[in-house]
Amino acid sequence: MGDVDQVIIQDVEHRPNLAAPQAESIPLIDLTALAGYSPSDGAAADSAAIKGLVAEIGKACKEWGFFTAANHGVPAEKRERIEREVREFFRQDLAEKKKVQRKTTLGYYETEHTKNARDWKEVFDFTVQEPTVVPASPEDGEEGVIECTNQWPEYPPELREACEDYAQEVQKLAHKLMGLIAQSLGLPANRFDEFFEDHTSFVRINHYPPCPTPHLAMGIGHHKDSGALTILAQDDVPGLEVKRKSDGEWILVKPIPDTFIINVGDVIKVWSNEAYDSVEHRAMVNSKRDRISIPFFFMPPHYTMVQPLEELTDEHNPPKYRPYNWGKYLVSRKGSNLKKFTVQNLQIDHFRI
Ligand SMILES: O=C(O)CCC(=O)C(=O)O
Ligand SMILES: [Fe+2]
Repeated sequence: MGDVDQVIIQDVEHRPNLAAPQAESIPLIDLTALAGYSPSDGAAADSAAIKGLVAEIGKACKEWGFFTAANHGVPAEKRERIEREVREFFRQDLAEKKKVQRKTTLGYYETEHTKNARDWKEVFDFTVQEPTVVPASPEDGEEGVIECTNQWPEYPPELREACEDYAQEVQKLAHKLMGLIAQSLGLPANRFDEFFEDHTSFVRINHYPPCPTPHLAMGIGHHKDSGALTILAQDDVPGLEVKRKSDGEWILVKPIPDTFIINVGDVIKVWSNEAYDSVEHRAMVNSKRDRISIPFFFMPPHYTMVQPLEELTDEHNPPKYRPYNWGKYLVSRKGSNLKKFTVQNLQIDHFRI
């Protein structure tokens, strides 16, 4: 990445506080009880251990929109393997990496913008369900769809298998977490299953190289995740910060080995009619060590109309959002991340009633 380009410099109010204190962090939740759990198995969902978890997760989603998950059931060796393989991939020359450069949505990319400042990072995206069908155009009324397929590099040769294996494991965890979240909202555990028979989920590998001016730049600028749920693996280098809901302070999420950071995205915010919030977060960089983070974005199929669930709204709590088409929204957001725009990209606030 090299030179410090003007486009990476964040506005003063968005620059990191590299000396932020680390007094409190997001809740840590032990998922051991999830081992035999399935949202479609009513008996398992009713056990005392699951009910305890449901209460913890509901509280974390309400108060933080984020939590750290330990004993989550994803085998450590699968996670170590994907981390090892992607490091090998990013170590290569730019020309090699560009052989799998993102054309429509998937592959390698090094100039992503979040909120119009360029992020100090390079990424590799792959989709989980192949092919993933999305609208060809973000415009309403244009009906065509396209099929997105992955672009795998030749080197390292095991990258593809490592990525695919990892995604399958994390996807199982995502289904279980959606079951717990449904229960925590007073819904049947399998309430969200119908939304994920098909899906547009993808995995992003973020690589943040050392940055000579970490006080001016961001690895990824402040943003909210637009999907339903994000399951993020981070390595041992700190960087992720979450905006604390109680006072708006940026809180560093300390890396804890073999845990995932889970956060609610905009889709759950809308489905729950704002019982749960999707919370702003960002990632700092540093001048010494590179950092890898791997978010799995769990997202419904493109034809889903996202709207507050009927069971969670009534005359006292009317829907706070107009329905929106998930695929159109996704395509519009992805398109605008690729370049610098003079206006902000599409946000769910656009659909707020
Ligand atoms: O690198 C991180 O810890 C956060 C990444 C992130 O928020 C994202 O890719 O959406
Ligand atoms: Fe994010």
